[in-house]
Amino acid sequence: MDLHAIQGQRPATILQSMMHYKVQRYLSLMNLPVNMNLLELKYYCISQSNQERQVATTLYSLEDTISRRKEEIVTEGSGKPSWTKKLLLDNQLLCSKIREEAGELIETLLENEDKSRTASEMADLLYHAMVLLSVRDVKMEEVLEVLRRRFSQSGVEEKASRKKS
Ligand SMILES: N=c1c2ncn([C@@H]3O[C@H](COP(=O)(O)OP(=O)(O)OP(=O)(O)O)[C@@H](O)[C@H]3O)c2ncn1[C@@H]1O[C@H](COP(=O)(O)O)[C@@H](O)[C@H]1O
Repeated sequence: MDLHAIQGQRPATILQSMMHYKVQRYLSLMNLPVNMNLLELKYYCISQSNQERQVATTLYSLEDTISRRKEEIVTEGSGKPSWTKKLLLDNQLLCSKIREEAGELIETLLENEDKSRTASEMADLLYHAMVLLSVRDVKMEEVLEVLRRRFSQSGVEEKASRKKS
């Protein structure tokens, strides 16, 4: 902010300049267009938080379904057929499916397959990996927490710091 420019200005004008400066800084930090007006910014924030809520709801509902299947194994035995139960009961099968799904995801890149195939293979891998989390009693929130902690550090910096210690 140019301090010379505000010298001799009325407090209200200075406050307005400061607000404008803060909004511009926020927009540039968020990589948003600097000419975005406040109404557009408001709708952007609302749609972002809806999207975040949808991501969390999807992951947590799937986690919930998997843990219900785990409980069903105890309460109902084999009960009604379920792929999740099969995986929960057989570590070999689970590990081989995770490897297979990771391989299929990689193939979509190497073979330059349709984007929808990449999304579908990633969904398969994510689901199977989440069953492994359940077997290990690791909550999705613990994984997300690890990712959030890494936000402040680049992967290259993190690797370099590991080599020093
Ligand atoms: N998200 C999934 C999910 N993704 C994949 N799969 C199953 O994983 C299995 C293996 O997937 P593949 O694509 O490898 O199937 P495949 O038959 O080996 O096919 P190929 O690739 O070999 O041709 C299939 O039976 C899929 O249906 C899933 N099974 C279950 N879920 C979720 O878990 C919930 C509970 O499912 P059940 O435990 O089966 O009731 C479901 O409602 C879903 O929300």
